[in-house]
Amino acid sequence: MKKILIIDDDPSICKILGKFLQKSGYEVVTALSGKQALLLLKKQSFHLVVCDYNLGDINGLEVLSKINSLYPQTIVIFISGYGNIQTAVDLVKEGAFHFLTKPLYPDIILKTIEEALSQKKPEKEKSQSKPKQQVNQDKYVKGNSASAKKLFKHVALVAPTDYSVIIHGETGTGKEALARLIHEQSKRRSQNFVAIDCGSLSKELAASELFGHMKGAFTGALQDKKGAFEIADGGTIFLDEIGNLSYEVQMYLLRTLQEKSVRCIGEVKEKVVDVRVIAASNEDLYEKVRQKSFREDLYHRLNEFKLEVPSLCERIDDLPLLVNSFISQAEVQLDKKIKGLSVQVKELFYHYSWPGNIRELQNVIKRACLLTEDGAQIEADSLPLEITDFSEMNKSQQPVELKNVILEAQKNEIIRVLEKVNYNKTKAASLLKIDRKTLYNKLKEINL
Ligand SMILES: Nc1ncnc2c1ncn2[C@@H]1O[C@H](COP(=O)(O)OP(=O)(O)OP(=O)(O)O)[C@@H](O)[C@H]1O
Repeated sequence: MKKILIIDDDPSICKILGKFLQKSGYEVVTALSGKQALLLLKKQSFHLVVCDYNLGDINGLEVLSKINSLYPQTIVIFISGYGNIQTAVDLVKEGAFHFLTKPLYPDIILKTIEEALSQKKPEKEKSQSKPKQQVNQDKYVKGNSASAKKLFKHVALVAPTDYSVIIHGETGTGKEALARLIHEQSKRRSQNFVAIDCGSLSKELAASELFGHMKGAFTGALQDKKGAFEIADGGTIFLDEIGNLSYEVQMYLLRTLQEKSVRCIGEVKEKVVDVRVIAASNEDLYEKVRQKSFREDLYHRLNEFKLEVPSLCERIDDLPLLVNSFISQAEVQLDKKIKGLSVQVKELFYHYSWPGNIRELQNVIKRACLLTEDGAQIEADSLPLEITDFSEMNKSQQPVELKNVILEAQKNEIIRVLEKVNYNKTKAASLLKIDRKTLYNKLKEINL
């Protein structure tokens, strides 16, 4: 019989849910506090734990990390009266199976438990741990093009230092992937790499995400939250689309970088942090400084070194390496063999403009591999229309040699006049204001 531990500081939930699960065929133990649960967990193991996130004494994340270290195979489902998406995301990242909001519906909780017990425990997301970084580096393509070589020469120089770096490049050129590579090549590699997408954070959320908050600091701050700077302590923080931060948050950020300490929202004390910052933008940050939407002092603080990531078209010589790498990845994911690109597809790839850069190439290959039969070659009919249409459009707009344009115009006019004068060459030459000999030469030149 599978053993379930229910942890909730509400006795009625423990009682009702416990009875229901017992009737459904499970052995149930209940705990009314986090501390009581930890004592129970020290003595016995459970197949599954249903845990209220807001326990009176310790918070759900602490319980989860304890379970993860004591019994990595135990599945944890969280329940909470507050449907906070960020909390749910954080818990799932830490390895929780699911996050259910109260009120609890018996059929839903039973279905979730059955589903959870029928599969293996989801692995804790390793985005900040070493194994994923190594996998990432395995798949990373440096390239041999002149622009890639120049970029990686600079990366090799700056990575081992503690310099702040600004990475500038079009969307999808691999700015975040490059920031991870810099972290992996630095002495901070065994510590956390924390990536924050400043472009998707609201003004209110940004400060709390970056610097953390204390319980009750503002409406909705239901528990203490560590900020990205604290999580990245000793490691690297990657601030993507930094140009989107509000002026006020830019000011906090500058202070954090200058003082090398962080103050949570609602906290009086500062905490010393040692974090390297890598910021990225696909806009020209200095232009934003000129337009007064980005603080000049912060810009100079971040700009200890700047890397320009080339667009895919600027490093088109790396296309075969990137394509091979993405095909290999798709082969593993789809469990099939792909025999590379047909000649036509290669042509199309070299002529396309790749506005979405490496990300677009990666997606195009993924899609094409899915559409291609096992053992076959990728053909043009498995490419998206924007690539095949782009080539058609370009063909019709191919520049024509100027002398041919002139010849074509002369040919048309000579034919028109000859038809008008019933192919009398003397009359035609006179109307065209050329002598007969010139007309004969022209007729020869235009194959008439
Ligand atoms: N050199 C590379 N080798 C292999 N894959 C790469 C490389 N560069 C980027 N990628 C892949 O391309 C995709 C886009 O990369 P990434 O997210 O780093 O781009 P970005 O410039 O940060 O994008 P955005 O501007 O939209 O934030 C990712 O899936 C990444 O793994």
